[in-house]
Order: sequence, then C-alpha cells, then structure tokens
Amino acid sequence: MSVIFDLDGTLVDSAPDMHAAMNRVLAAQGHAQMPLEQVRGFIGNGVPTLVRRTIASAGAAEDCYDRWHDDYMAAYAEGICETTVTYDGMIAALDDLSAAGHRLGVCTNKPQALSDALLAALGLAGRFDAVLGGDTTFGRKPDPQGLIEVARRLGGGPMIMVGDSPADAGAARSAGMPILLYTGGYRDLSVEAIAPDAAFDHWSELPALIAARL
Ligand SMILES: O=C(O)COP(=O)(O)O
Ligand SMILES: [Mg+2]
Repeated sequence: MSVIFDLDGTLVDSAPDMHAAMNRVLAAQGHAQMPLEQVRGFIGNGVPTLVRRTIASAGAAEDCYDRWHDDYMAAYAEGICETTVTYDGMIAALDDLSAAGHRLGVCTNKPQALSDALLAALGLAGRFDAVLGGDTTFGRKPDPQGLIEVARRLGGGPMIMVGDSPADAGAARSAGMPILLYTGGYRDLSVEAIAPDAAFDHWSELPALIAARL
C-alpha cells in the first residue's frame, strides 16, 4: 500500500509561521494585524487563495494581489520554520508505516520550493518517496491530478490519502482513493460534512486504521 499525505494541518502545524508571514505583509502595507484563527481559516487551497482571502478580509484593493503574493512568498520563505512543529505522534506513525513496508508520499497545495524547504528544516525530507507541491502543472487539490501523479511516482497499486481539508477529500474522491481525515488540522467544515472514509484525532490511531484497510 502507498500512503499519500497532505502537509499543512496534517503532518505539521505550520499555520503560526504562515500567520506571522502574512502579518508582516499586512504591516508593510499599513493594515491591521490579523489573529491566528482568522489566517488559519484561509489555509488549505494554496497561496493564491490565502492571499486573496486576506486581501478581501483586510478590505484592500484587489489589484494589490501580485505585490502581496510576492511579499508573502518572500516573508514566509524567510521564516518557514520558526515555530512550525510536527503533530504529536506523527513521526512514530510514519516509522510504523515505513516498517510495515508502505511507501509514503506528500501531495500539498503549498508551493514546491516551500514544501521541500519545510520538510528539510524538520528533518522529514528523506521519509517520502515523492513530494508534489501546489504550484506545478498538476494543479491544486481538489483537482485530483497531483494526487494521481504522486501515486504514479510511488509505483501505483492501492493508495490511501491522509488529509485535513475538504480539498483533500475532494481530490481523493476524484482520484478514487479512500480519504482518512486528521481532525486536528485546519478544516472549515465538520467531519460529518466532509464524510471521510475514517477520521482520527491523534496520530497514534493512524497505523491501525491503515492496517484495517489492507
Ligand atoms: O498551502 C495551503 O494552503 C495548504 O497546503 P496543504 O495542501 O498542505 O494543506
Ligand atoms: Mg492541509
């Protein structure tokens, strides 16, 4: 079996660093700071959506998009791993899954360079056989093309997607994969509304959930 993971809100709690970067952009543009919960609610569909939602929320002009986007990318690249941490039990779960012979991949809406930088900063890069970001030609979840490409790079066969958001669930469904939902992430819908194949609140539950699907 191959297991494909989402990154932000699933493997790592990266919202505080994304929030800090966005607040630096807001300050530079003369706008008020936003609370963490607000910016966290904008995460999940990639940087363009994050920037557009922030601009709308700040009441800034839509034509400042390119500037805010570029400033955010620079600010976040600079502070990509100041406070970001892995979720409790995640590393042990990956250890279990690798020991059980599963192949592991990442399909994220985070841009490729930032995803690679963050995984390297956390010492996680070597754990995955394929990592695909959201700014490639394969599009962004809920478009399933990225997921299908990661599945191909992992060698095909049975796949499971593990994510935290409606975009993950949508992509998995369109790609014909089961979706296991981590409930501790950044979803803006209830678990019932997302209707995953299974949900887990703590990473220690994941290896058994995957073993049950073999
Ligand atoms: O960057 C985002 O908006 C979310 O990225 P994710 O797909 O890893 O959750
Ligand atoms: Mg996510």
